[in-house]
Amino acid sequence: MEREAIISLRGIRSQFGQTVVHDNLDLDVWRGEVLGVVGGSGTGKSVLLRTIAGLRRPQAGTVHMFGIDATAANEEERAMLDRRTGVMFQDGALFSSLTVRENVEVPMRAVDGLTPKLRRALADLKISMSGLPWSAGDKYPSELSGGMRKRAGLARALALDPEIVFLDEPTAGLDPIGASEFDTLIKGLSRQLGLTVFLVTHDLDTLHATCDRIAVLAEKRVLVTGTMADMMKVDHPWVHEYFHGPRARAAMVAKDGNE
Ligand SMILES: Nc1ncnc2c1ncn2[C@@H]1O[C@H](COP(=O)(O)OP(=O)(O)OP(=O)(O)O)[C@@H](O)[C@H]1O
Repeated sequence: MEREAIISLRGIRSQFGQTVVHDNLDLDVWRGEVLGVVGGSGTGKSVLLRTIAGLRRPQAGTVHMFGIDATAANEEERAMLDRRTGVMFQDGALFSSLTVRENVEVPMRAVDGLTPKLRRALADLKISMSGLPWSAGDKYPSELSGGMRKRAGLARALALDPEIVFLDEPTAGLDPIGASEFDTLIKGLSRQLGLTVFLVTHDLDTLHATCDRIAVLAEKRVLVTGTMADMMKVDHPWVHEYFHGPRARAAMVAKDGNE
């Protein structure tokens, strides 16, 4: 079957003052895949996520999403791209003065013709899909555990039935059981909804459990992409250490134990 590049980056340059974070970076993300982005601290994983999600403009290069040049999009096209994508930030980035349900309803307010009753019902559905109990809808973020806040952030990212979701370190700060449950949730949502998932992570267990493909950021670009098996054969020092180090071995043992 022909692969469709739902996201296509060419020649991306990201710069803050004199600091060049990305230089001539290319990447394709295939429709329906879970792509895990890894790299050393400060290699620009979050900046890349923000660039693709339209939250910052690259200094050079193009971002195509759904075949549209997002870097040249007019207001109408940008709104359409925003509707077809969802973003979940590390801490959930929820509004503290709103309940979980109200947070999930925020993106829906931009959609004409949704009555408050319908918004509420849709928000409850997303809350439930994200593995939260019904009762969580009436709670404020401060009343939730870190793991529940992440799920609430995911529910909000799913609010408009996106085709792509961006997840920034979804399992950071979760205990191993919570992290593993979140991995299962992401994989399940991707498979059931045909979602494309772009996730930034340091978590080797997440790479094993959820990702179809991995992209490694190093030397200001995407150094290599491929499956976990492909990564094991890469000779670059950082990539080798990351995928063969003691943590990698532990993650591999955990994965084999679960199969
Ligand atoms: N708004 C900003 N202003 C100035 N520099 C920034 C800004 N955002 C990011 N940077 C710089 O860009 C580089 C990449 O940051 P980014 O957060 O994308 O790294 P990362 O790979 O996600 O790191 P980590 O794994 O530690 O989260 C860093 O050197 C950071 O200081």
